Order: sequence, then C-alpha cells, then structure tokens
Amino acid sequence: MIKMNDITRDGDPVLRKRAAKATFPLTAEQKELADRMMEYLVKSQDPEIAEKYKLRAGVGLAAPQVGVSLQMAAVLVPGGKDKPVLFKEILVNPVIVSESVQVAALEEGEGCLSVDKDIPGYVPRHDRITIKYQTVDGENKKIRLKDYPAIVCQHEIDHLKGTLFYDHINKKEPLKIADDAVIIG
Ligand SMILES: OCN(O)CCCc1ccccc1
Ligand code: NI
Repeated sequence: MIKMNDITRDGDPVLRKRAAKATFPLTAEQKELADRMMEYLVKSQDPEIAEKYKLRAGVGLAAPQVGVSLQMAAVLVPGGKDKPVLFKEILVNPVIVSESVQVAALEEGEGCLSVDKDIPGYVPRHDRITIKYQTVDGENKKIRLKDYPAIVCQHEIDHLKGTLFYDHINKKEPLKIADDAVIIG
C-alpha cells in the first residue's frame, strides 16, 4: 500500500514536469498503480486506518506524486450523510475542455500531500469545468463539475502539468480574490 514515504515532495523535479500521456491498453503496472492510488485515498479518509499508518488525508492523488510521470490521477471527494461520495474516479489523460469565467476558491485555501508546509491564501480556480478524460479501460468520458469536486480536479490536473497549488496564490496579497468569487466553505 502507498504510504507517506512513497509520496514525492516539493523539490523533486518529477512534480514540475509535464506528465506523459497514457497510451492504451494501460500496462498491468499502470492499472495496479491506479488501484493503489485510489486505495490510498480511501484509507487516508478512514480515521482509524489513517492513524494506524500515519496517512495524511487526501481527496486526490496524481501519479507524479508517487514518482510516476504519467497523466493519471485518482479523485475521491467525500460528501455528507445523504451522499457519502460526491465524486470517485480515476482520470486518465484529463483535459479541461471548458471552464467558467466565474472564479471559486476554498475558504481554507489548499494543501498538498507533496507540500509539507502550510501555505495560506486563496487559490483562485474555475467554479465550473467540463473535463474530457479516459477511464483505465480506455473509455472516453466527458463530465461537468462544479464547486468542491471541480476544485479538486483542477488541483489534480495541475499536477499533471507540473503546477502546484501555491503557484496560483497572489504573492503580495494571498487573501486577495475577485469580489464575485465563489468562496467554498
Ligand atoms: O494532489 C492531491 N493532494 O496533494 C491532496 C490534496 C488535494 C486537494 C486539497 C485541497 C484542494 C484541492 C485538492
Ligand atoms: Ni496535490
């Protein structure tokens, strides 16, 4: 199973590379990696397992974060009582094909399993996006996302382009953001 010491940290060049496009069929190793990445997210969101294995909770994990420069990311966005899972998917070769002008940011800012220090500030993103991607079986999908799931997917797709969340934070005024931005609590 993937543990914290398997996660590459900021400073490792793999996090700043544009990841290679996946070709199909995926190799057995690539499919197994997808499973292990999703397994990490599931376990990291279970307080007991996370405590037992000292896992930092994550709602997403991109292949470059485990040292594999491949366009693949796992996303597991929990919901609430009524809908425990908002969005669970392995995105292969994801592309944002349209994005709202409307800006959104998480009220708490963002963090990253590959960035050990807290970096405060709003991370301005698009409130709504349409993504085209392939599943691990090569099936083409197109989905529209908004709010938290949209934020998470933008964070993961950034990783595949060598971008980290703090690249988007206004250096001089970290809490500056468009007046009409949607702040997601
Ligand atoms: O790349 C995923 N990872 O570093 C875990 C944190 C994911 C994440 C955290 C806050 C907002 C969006 C996404
Ligand atoms: Ni991250």
